[in-house]
Amino acid sequence: MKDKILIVEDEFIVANDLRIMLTDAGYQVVGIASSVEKARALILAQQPDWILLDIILRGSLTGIDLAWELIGQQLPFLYISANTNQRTLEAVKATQPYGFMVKPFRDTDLLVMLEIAKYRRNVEQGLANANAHTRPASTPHIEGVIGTAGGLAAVMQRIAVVAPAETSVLILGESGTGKERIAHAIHEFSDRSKMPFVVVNCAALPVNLIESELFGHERGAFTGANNRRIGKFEQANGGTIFLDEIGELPQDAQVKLLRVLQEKEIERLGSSQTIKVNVRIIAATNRNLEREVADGSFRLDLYYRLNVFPLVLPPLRNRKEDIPALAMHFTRKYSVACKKMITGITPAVLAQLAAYDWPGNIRELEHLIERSVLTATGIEITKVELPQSAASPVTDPEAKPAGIQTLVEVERAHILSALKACQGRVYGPGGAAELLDVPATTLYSKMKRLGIKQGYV
Ligand SMILES: Nc1ncnc2c1ncn2[C@@H]1O[C@H](COP(=O)(O)OP(=O)(O)OP(=O)(O)O)[C@@H](O)[C@H]1O
Repeated sequence: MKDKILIVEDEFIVANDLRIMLTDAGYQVVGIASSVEKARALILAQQPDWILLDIILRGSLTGIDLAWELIGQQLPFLYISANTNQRTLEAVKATQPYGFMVKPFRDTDLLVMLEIAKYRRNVEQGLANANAHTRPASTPHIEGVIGTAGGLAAVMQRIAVVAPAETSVLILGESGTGKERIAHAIHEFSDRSKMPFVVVNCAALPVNLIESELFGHERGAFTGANNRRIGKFEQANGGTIFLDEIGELPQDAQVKLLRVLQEKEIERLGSSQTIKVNVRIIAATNRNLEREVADGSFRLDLYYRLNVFPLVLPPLRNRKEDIPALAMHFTRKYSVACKKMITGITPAVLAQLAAYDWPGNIRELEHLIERSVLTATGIEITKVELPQSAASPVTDPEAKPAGIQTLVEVERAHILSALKACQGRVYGPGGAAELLDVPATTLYSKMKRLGIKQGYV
């Protein structure tokens, strides 16, 4: 089957030439987008296999911004750009593209780059499949929800499975792992997306008000009930209700919730009339519900009803692969909100973020980036203020910035390339010792120390 390619390029003539050339070479060009917004729509509609990305595009977002979203969706991309200044290249490198072609280029150069990229992608996917036989090839894109390979990607695939169904979902995870965001995503992905999404935080309500909040009350139902009140279930009719901190629900309310799940009907407090409701329930908790069932504070029958499709959100410390994409997502979000032009995060800061344990999970990361965007003076985030106990690259020798080699690694690579240039010859005219301008004995001892055998290259 032909590989589908989306061209993201704002110069129409360049894009059109590319289209003709790629079509002639046997690719299927599924669209040309001149801005990130148009690219997003085409990606959703056409599901391309590859994206060719120009950097400067129409609108405020660049190809690099889109690249970070593509990482979240596990979509492979290559840059085609005339922009080669050092800062841009640093930002490009951080997105780990499958290739970069400087404009203008020859057709054959681009086709070769694509061939190599396809080969690399196949090898990587082969490895990924060998590691996880059941993992489907691609992850659904949910606007504003970041989850990269090895990170939240598996959860995202489960979301795609459950969202269109009517099933109740139970989301489990520590505070700040994104339970509410994911519940919203399930709603957005369902047939109910045009109907209300109603959030109830069961922990934030006084116990005596929970039932009236959820199911409503008639005037005079209890002291102080001066008017009829429509409860959250009625407000959510046709849509989804998200019951956060479900473990906090008192026993009486649990019985009534069970009834909604079984009979799909409610009664307002102070009324004996039943009202039919059509509401999908998504519940969440950061507690261990099984333990609550065991000690009798949570009803077993309700637990079974809710636990039809559990989704466990891993803590951020267990999915550090997601940190760079999340951090960039929040950087973009807050630089727009603060009307600043922050386009990146330095590798040293990314390393610091990776070394930290994130007890407050994504919410903590979001707040940190928000503060850092506010205080940043240049176009990059160059420092972050993590809590004192956090490991920093300065104090933690393990945490070296991504992409920075140690001196030993550099020395080893340098010697190897010199040996290669001299076809493995060390000693004498045209040998690596002469090339490196060191005595041959010195080079031999360095090779021994670095584990480089003669004839290695
Ligand atoms: N995968 C994600 N991608 C991008 N942003 C996310 C993601 N998950 C969560 N967020 C953001 O992180 C913040 C915290 O998420 P959320 O409120 O959903 O967490 P929670 O688990 O419901 O927390 P709590 O248990 O304290 O209620 C929100 O601003 C949310 O938009």
